[in-house]
Amino acid sequence: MASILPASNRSMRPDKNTYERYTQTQAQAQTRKLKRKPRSVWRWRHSAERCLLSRACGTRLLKHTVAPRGRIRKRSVYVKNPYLEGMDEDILYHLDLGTKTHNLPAMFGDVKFVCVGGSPNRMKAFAQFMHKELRLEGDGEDIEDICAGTDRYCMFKTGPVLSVSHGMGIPSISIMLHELIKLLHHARCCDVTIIRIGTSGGIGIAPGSVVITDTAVDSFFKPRFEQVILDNVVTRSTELDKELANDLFNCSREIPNVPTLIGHTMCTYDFYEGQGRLDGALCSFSREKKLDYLKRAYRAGVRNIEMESTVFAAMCGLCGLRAAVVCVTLLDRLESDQINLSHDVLLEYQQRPQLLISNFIKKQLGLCDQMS
Ligand SMILES: O=P(O)(O)O[C@H]1O[C@H](CO)[C@@H](O)[C@H]1O
Ligand SMILES: O=c1cc[nH]c(=O)[nH]1
Repeated sequence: MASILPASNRSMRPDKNTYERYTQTQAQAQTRKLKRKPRSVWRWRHSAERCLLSRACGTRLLKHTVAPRGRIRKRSVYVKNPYLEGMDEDILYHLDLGTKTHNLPAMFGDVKFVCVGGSPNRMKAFAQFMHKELRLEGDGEDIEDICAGTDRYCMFKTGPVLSVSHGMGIPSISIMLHELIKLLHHARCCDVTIIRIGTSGGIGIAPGSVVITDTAVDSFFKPRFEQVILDNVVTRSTELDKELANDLFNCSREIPNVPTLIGHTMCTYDFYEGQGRLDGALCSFSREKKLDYLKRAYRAGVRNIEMESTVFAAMCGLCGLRAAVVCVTLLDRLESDQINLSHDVLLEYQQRPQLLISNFIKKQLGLCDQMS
């Protein structure tokens, strides 16, 4: 995997102030560009974190692509909505944030990694874990939920890493992504990598395996996301970043005792009948039909099933975010439908994608050698 550090820097001791200067100038420039002074400014308590991170990191945070003639080309977060430009204010209602009430560039301008997952507790635990892994100031136990004003989603920030919950299913993650992507856009973030860290049902693989998605497919095993817009069905591509998936897979080789593979992930609209389960309140098919369906899915390359990956891939792809889906499997659906893992095992399984992603982020930040 390519390091984000320039080759000449990799073996050197990090420059203490480079990242600090970089982020401060970036935040100042972004703040100046804000048209109006925000009414209330979120208490930005991350300057100390930035300091510590910069000490450990000492360089630019991300892997820029080099444009012809040696210019550095940054990858912006795009919104594809001509109406947004003309809006005086944008209220991100479900996140309890807004362009007039919050200084979004100052709060989020340095975000480089966004990790999302269904459960608020998991995303809080991930933020606390990243806090420790990045060796930021304090123990991270008192980390604040930036979206505490709403109980729809939660959001935590640790250095350049944002951890956000999205609830269950396509409609829930879709609403969160609309507002998150606008947030990254208003904050003028660039070169952002977004990763869904979730749980799933495996097909033909051992429970506890981690699946890195190469392609998200729908219930017909097709790489597409169909969205009803007005009264039309609009089909969008569910391509994910192949290079990122491979980088993550290479990173996983360094983590012992966690079987990890790359495969297709099937995204459904339901946990029970929609995933061929026989144990829902309704079941309209036989055991044989269920197994036939899951085996056909396996032959089509599907290795796990969850409920958000297609819309996640479609929206992130359209908006210029490098995106990946990394889910642990809780059971083998060819064997059973019920999830009967003990609390401890469930917790340990859920930590597997987190461990992989934290290693990946540390590598991207050039922190691994200095910290391990
Ligand atoms: O583990 P998370 O991220 O919640 O995702 C999976 O778990 C939920 C079902 O239990 C669905 O949302 C599915 O996609
Ligand atoms: O079987 C499973 C397990 C977790 N999440 C799902 O969507 N399905």
